[in-house]
Amino acid sequence: MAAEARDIIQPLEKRAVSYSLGESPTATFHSPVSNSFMGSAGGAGQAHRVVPKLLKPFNTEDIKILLLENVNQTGQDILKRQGYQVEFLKTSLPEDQLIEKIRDVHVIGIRSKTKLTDKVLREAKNLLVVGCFCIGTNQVDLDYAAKHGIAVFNSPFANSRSVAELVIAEIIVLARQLGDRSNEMHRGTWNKVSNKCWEIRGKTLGIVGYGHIGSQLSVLANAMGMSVIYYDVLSLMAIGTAQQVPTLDALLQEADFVTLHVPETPETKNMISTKQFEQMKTGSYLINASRGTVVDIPALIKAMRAGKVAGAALDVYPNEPAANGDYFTSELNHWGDDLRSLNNLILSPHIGGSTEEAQRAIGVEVSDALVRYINQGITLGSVNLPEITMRSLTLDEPNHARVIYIHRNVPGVLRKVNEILADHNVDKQISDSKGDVAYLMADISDVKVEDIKDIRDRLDSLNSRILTRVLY
Ligand SMILES: NC(=O)C1=CN([C@@H]2O[C@H](COP(=O)(O)OP(=O)(O)OC[C@H]3O[C@@H](n4cnc5c(N)ncnc54)[C@H](O)[C@@H]3O)[C@@H](O)[C@H]2O)C=CC1
Ligand SMILES: O=C(O)C(=O)COP(=O)(O)O
Repeated sequence: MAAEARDIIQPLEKRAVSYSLGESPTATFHSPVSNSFMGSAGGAGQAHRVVPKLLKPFNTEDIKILLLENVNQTGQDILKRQGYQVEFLKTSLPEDQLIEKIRDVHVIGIRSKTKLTDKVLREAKNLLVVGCFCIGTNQVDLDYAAKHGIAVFNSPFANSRSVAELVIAEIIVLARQLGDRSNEMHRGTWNKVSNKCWEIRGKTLGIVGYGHIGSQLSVLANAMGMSVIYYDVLSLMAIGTAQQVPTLDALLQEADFVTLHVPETPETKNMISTKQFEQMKTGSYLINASRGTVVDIPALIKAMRAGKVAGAALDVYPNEPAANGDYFTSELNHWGDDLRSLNNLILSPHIGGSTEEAQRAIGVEVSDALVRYINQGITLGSVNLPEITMRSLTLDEPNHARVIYIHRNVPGVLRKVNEILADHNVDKQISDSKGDVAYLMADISDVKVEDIKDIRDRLDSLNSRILTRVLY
């Protein structure tokens, strides 16, 4: 990937047009994250505040952003306020169209549907950064991205509560066969039954994956009188009266309701299959709002037909349609029609995180992270690069530049970089590594126009270079 193509800089003499938020004495921010990052004057929670004049490292109008999958308006607004060119699409794109579009952009914003594989990223010659406006990042080849200097950000917990609340609703709906009763009434049938309808009080909820969502759910389930057990690969602090169990089998044997909250990884693929259904109590329930690949769906259909599993709720599927209105059935998922014929099975279209609250919060959090990265090179919250943060450069600091050097994590790089920077005053320098990739950020002063190109060219000529950016 050509580093030059992504090295967006303006000559120093263009600084007059390079002011950022200081053009107006009062700028509006919605996020406390932004506020503290900008070193602003007001206290947290204030909508309007005076911010110091910041240097913008380039003409922000040059930055092209593609937002897919109906990213929330809050996120779009933050990006547009920076002056970036923002193209917004409601849906994801088929691979060929995605490849065509991604060639041109510096930033792409996606949700859980868009697959950024190595094949797609290879074409993304200008791409600086990916924003996943969701929790999961399994849809992005994070390793390929890091090794090619593309930062990836997500929103690690802004929709956790929404998912947990949906699961609580599903537990009660399954226990009372409410979906079936409602469907019958819609068809004009009155069918008043209590057979195999239960209270959830005193029942055991088994949570697989006790992270942000699993632990939030644990609190809610406890409050509703359920006992909670959980299984996780990590040893994690129990909340309330929950208890960790040592194996997945132990959880399956004891739980009345099993709910899955693990990420999509090679280890979690078909984590719940024939053997696991055999371990579950007869008449128990399964809920999957994690990723479609975690449950072996033909095995679930068998277990439900055999009466082993009394009900299930699925929010996620191995293949999900690209857009609202698309048909959900056999073409995408060959078992789609079988699923639809089962009783007490709730099917929802991947809406676990789809609430107004969650989508707004995600929009702000991810867009703020993108702005910080694009304008200042700050990687705080990145899921694939080392997390580096430094204060913002301001107009009170003329002849300063910020050097960002993403490089292979091999011995001797710092010595060579510092030889290149040696003619200038290095005000501050931070470097950190994550696996094979390292990220160095240095603020230097006494920089002249002609120095910038020289610094960049010399850094680019090092063998270790993945990507060089010089911001000023
Ligand atoms: N349906 C929806 O709309 C949404 C779905 N999700 C999905 O839910 C998943 C979980 O989300 P969070 O709780 O925020 O993630 P998290 O990262 O906070 O927690 C995941 C937990 O799973 C554990 N884990 C990982 N591999 C495991 C394994 N093989 N066996 C047992 N435990 C394992 C981890 O140690 C961690 O504690 C996300 O990765 C995403 O795929 C997230 C948000 C919305
Ligand atoms: O946050 C996640 O990981 C989710 O699964 C929600 O994805 P979505 O934003 O609805 O495509």
